[in-house]
Amino acid sequence: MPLEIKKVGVIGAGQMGNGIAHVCALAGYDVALNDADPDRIRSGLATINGNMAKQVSKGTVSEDDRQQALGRIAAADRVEDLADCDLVIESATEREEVKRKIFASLCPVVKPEALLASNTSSISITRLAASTDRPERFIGIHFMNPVPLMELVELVRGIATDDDTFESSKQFVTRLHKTYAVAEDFPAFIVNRILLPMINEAIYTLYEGVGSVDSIDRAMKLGANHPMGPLQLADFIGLDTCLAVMQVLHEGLADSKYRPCPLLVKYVEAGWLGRKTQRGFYDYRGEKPVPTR
Ligand SMILES: CC(=O)CC(=O)SCCNC(=O)CCNC(=O)[C@H](O)C(C)(C)COP(=O)(O)OP(=O)(O)OC[C@H]1O[C@@H](n2cnc3c(N)ncnc32)[C@H](O)[C@@H]1OP(=O)(O)O
Ligand SMILES: NC(=O)C1=CN([C@@H]2O[C@H](COP(=O)(O)OP(=O)(O)OC[C@H]3O[C@@H](n4cnc5c(N)ncnc54)[C@H](OP(=O)(O)O)[C@@H]3O)[C@@H](O)[C@H]2O)C=CC1
Repeated sequence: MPLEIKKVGVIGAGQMGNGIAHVCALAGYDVALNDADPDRIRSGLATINGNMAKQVSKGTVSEDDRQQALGRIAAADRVEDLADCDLVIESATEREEVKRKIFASLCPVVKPEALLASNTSSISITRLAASTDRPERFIGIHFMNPVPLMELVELVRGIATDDDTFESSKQFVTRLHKTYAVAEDFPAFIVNRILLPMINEAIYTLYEGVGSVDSIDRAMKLGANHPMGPLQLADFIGLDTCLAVMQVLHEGLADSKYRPCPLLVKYVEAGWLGRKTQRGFYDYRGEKPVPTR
């Protein structure tokens, strides 16, 4: 029987984690938001508050629903505070060892029937599941950024994921008013298998001097009708995450066409990770974003 989900735990209160908590609370789930850094939980809660206020001012959410949703989200300073969750979605930094450590500390505290999920952009669900005590109740639930605005969620079954877990996850995504696409468990699944090589190619285009940041983004926005230029989108996703996904593709598929662009590596090494650090292919510290090349 599929599990009835009432309370959702979210680990990682960064841009994705706060978005996931946001849509879960609006859909009526109780939410516990955890992060390694308690200050991140507070800033995540403030971001959710602000993003819901935007929705109220646009008329897509009522003030009453906003207040109720905010009341459903609790800060979980310790992993132990997730003990009574029916589903825990891990959305921490895109590094396999970080995620494995999180699941190692989570498994002993959550009830045995609880479902575990990862919002990973690229890492093997089968491998993450195998590091837990319940591979059959483990699944990839991959949201898109920005979570409150994007309709798609990828569902990724690991080799051991059972039918009840898959069914519960489908019901969960549907209750969030999102649409799912089912992806097989191969590096970066569907969206990022296609999107990230395009972004990486845009960075090569910059690296080889074919165009400036401005020209590349303008070309793809106006020439291919993309809502954001690829470099603007890379900054939006986070250059650390973009590099991590390209590394998973490169290693997992052993094909040189996925080689991360050295310029992407350089930006990450500089700590210029995009919007979240105020600098990436654009500098966001002034009034308007200014290209950094
Ligand atoms: C890396 C991975 O693993 C997978 C991924 O997620 S890949 C990334 C996938 N995402 C994309 O490709 C996004 C591409 N960009 C877009 O689709 C669009 O630019 C967008 C949806 C982000 C914004 O669309 P837009 O038409 O430019 O709308 P825009 O007017 O900027 O924003 C709409 C409103 O939503 C608001 N908004 C933005 N983020 C928000 C959020 N998180 N919550 C609530 N509201 C939000 C904006 O503030 C704006 O409100 P105002 O009009 O009052 O300012
Ligand atoms: N950015 C995107 O567009 C998308 C990202 N994803 C995936 O979502 C996940 C999160 O990405 P995103 O939100 O962008 O990243 P962020 O960097 O915004 O957030 C990650 C958060 O996880 C925290 N964290 C790190 N280690 C731990 C830990 N051990 N326990 C709890 N929290 C921890 C980080 O804290 P600190 O900063 O202190 O290290 C940070 O607050 C990644 O797996 C990413 O691939 C999926 C879809 C889209």
